[in-house]
Amino acid sequence: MVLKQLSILNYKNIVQAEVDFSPKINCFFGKNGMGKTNFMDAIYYLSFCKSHINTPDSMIIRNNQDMCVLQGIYDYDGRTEELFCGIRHKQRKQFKRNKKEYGKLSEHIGLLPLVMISPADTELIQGGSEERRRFMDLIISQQDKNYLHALIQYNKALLQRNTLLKEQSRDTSLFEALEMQLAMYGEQIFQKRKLLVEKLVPLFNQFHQQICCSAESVNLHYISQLEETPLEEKLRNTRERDWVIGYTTSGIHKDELEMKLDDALIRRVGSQGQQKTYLIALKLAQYSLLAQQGTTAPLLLLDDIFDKLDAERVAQIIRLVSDEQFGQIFITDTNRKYLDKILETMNHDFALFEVEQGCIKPLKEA
Ligand SMILES: Nc1ncnc2c1ncn2[C@@H]1O[C@H](COP(=O)(O)OP(=O)(O)OP(=O)(O)O)[C@@H](O)[C@H]1O
Repeated sequence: MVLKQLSILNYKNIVQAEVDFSPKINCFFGKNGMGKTNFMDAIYYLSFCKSHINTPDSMIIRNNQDMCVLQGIYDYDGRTEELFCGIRHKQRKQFKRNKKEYGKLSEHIGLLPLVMISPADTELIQGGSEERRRFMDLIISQQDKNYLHALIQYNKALLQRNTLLKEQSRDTSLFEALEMQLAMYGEQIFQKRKLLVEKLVPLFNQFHQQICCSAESVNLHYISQLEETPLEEKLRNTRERDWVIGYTTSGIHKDELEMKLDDALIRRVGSQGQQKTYLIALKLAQYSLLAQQGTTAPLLLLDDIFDKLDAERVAQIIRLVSDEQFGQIFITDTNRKYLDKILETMNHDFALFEVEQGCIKPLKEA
């Protein structure tokens, strides 16, 4: 899949833009705070109906403006897809595919597969376990509508059980009914997360090795209480303890995706460059999996990823992503010279843009 053209009106600091892209490599350079990330975020928005960093819609509209519009024209392996998104303050956002408005935004998720690697991803390593569960959920739900449904139902039942616990309820039949629900949906989620990590691990190891040439040994491990005991039994056994504590202590909401460098957690022992390498390998594995399971090559957005990496690792990453298996790529950096160097080394079709005060200026068009 290729994003051929993107039109923007009032997206964060971008006043207006109409940009045609190269089907392979698109580079954007500009000083800090000029709008490079905002531009990438606009592309992300059209795939996920939300901002990459979860900015509320009210803050996406450019300051002092009433509305923001995004329009993307995609070549979906020969078929044209036109996406329109209109956001107004205090109104339901409009999201249209080929001029037809979606009933539910969830119908759109997965249509335009995309992987973005950005500085915000450090949260995946540094943040709490909910960040890593969200990472797994995002990948699976792009491919599997039933997963999102199971997740919503699980969270509903969890909220209800936690309310009962807070109210110090002793209504056994209610607890049993909710635990049955939690077990049913929890088991589905557990199996799908487990399968995802099984598929991700070999890809992750391969990319990691390619980037750092075997200089480091890394691990990715899915940890769940459901591995040991079926959830319904576990919930029954911990009901008394949960009643004292006031919330549900067992379930897939306690799952962890453990990330290790040698035998220690990478967030504790990894240098910034090692953590970045880990994240990039993980995200490229996500890309590869999405590409294998889907019907089209996802878009790859690399926002300011080269900072803190040594020249060898940067060269390896560039070599990797210019490979055929990666489709259309968008790269940002603060340094033009740096991007020129990248472009010199490849014999692909590319476009180069300068981003200045929210304006996107083409310097070399595809
Ligand atoms: N709703 C908004 N209206 C106007 N400007 C906004 C809005 N939201 C964010 N901005 C501005 O966008 C700018 C940040 O742009 P962005 O994050 O895209 O920069 P960047 O070019 O990626 O910079 P860096 O190289 O530092 O990462 C900030 O100056 C911020 O004030």
